[in-house]
Amino acid sequence: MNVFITRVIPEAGLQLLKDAGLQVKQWTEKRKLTVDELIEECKWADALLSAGQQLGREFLEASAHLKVIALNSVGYDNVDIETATRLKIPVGNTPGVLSGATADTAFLLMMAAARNAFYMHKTIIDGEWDFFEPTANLGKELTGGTLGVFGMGKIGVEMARRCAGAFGMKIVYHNRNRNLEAEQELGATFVSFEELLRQSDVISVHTALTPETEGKFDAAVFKQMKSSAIFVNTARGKIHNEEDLISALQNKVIWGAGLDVTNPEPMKSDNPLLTMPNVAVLPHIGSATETTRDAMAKLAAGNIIAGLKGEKLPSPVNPEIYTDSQHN
Ligand SMILES: NC(=O)C1=CN([C@@H]2O[C@H](COP(=O)(O)OP(=O)(O)OC[C@H]3O[C@@H](n4cnc5c(N)ncnc54)[C@H](O)[C@@H]3O)[C@@H](O)[C@H]2O)C=CC1
Ligand SMILES: O=C(O)C(=O)CO
Repeated sequence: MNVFITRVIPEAGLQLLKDAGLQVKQWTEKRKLTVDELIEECKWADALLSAGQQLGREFLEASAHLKVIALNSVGYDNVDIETATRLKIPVGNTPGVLSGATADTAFLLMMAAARNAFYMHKTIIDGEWDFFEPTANLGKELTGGTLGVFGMGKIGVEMARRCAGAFGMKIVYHNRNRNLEAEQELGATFVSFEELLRQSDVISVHTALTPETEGKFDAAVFKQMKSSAIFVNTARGKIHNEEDLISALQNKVIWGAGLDVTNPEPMKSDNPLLTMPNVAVLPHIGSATETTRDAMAKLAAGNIIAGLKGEKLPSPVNPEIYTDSQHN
């Protein structure tokens, strides 16, 4: 059977597919496929392993023969899951294995924003490091401050662990449901969204992108945050309104920001956020460590292999397609 892969993936995942006797074709061009190209490539395939490709209704309906789609990500906001489910195509993702690495990135961005780190780095490159200035380049200390986690799921918990452990930060969170384990382990307190904005010195976003969270952090929300607060987003760029964020930073409505995700991606190189001292931006590298990317590729390969055997995926996004008892 044949597997089409939309990007080059780590050898660890590729080997699993080959060991299972599957024919594999990887897209090696440094650009995404168009919908038509993807439809064409998938005519040959029984399974698709997709990294960062938009999988909309047109593609899915033209590729209804696929026995499984495995995403090389935990986020599945770029896939029309409703259509995949209607067509009975199982979709798998990669939860858990990337939580630590992504939380590391959130922590890094929080620190970099708090200490103007990326901007300071650039001043050295620009030859502006001249003398020790006691009143210049001052950042914020986070020890003893309050971290507000929006979305206390797997990555949110890892971020809270780092902040509670490293800086003794108090943890407040807002989530769909209470996370009793996080409350017990970290002394985290569940608060309303408004209270999260009011209390937090740092707000770190860790929800999925959904119709509910899209555009959630806008001008009105930034206004409710502390003027000394740092906004961190490693989830999805569409969860904040970028124009409103720029304006909130320029007008000192909030103090700083750390972003691994932007809207659009890639961010244009003349974006004003890139020249603000208290802002740190990374090009969506949240899960980008060798260990984590290997684990993601292995999990994605596991989803493909199970799907091609007609078995329930190790990590299914739409388990509701399995209605018969054989998969229970
Ligand atoms: N920057 C990067 O490279 C990466 C980004 N991500 C993003 O991080 C997101 C979170 O990943 P996980 O922690 O694994 O997911 P998760 O499902 O474990 O956690 C998400 C949490 O958000 C909560 N939530 C969802 N909608 C909400 C709402 N409207 N209000 C309040 N809480 C809400 C859920 O109840 C859940 O507890 C992914 O969906 C993905 O978009 C994930 C990995 C890497
Ligand atoms: O897994 C995801 O959702 C990412 O954004 C990349 O790891």
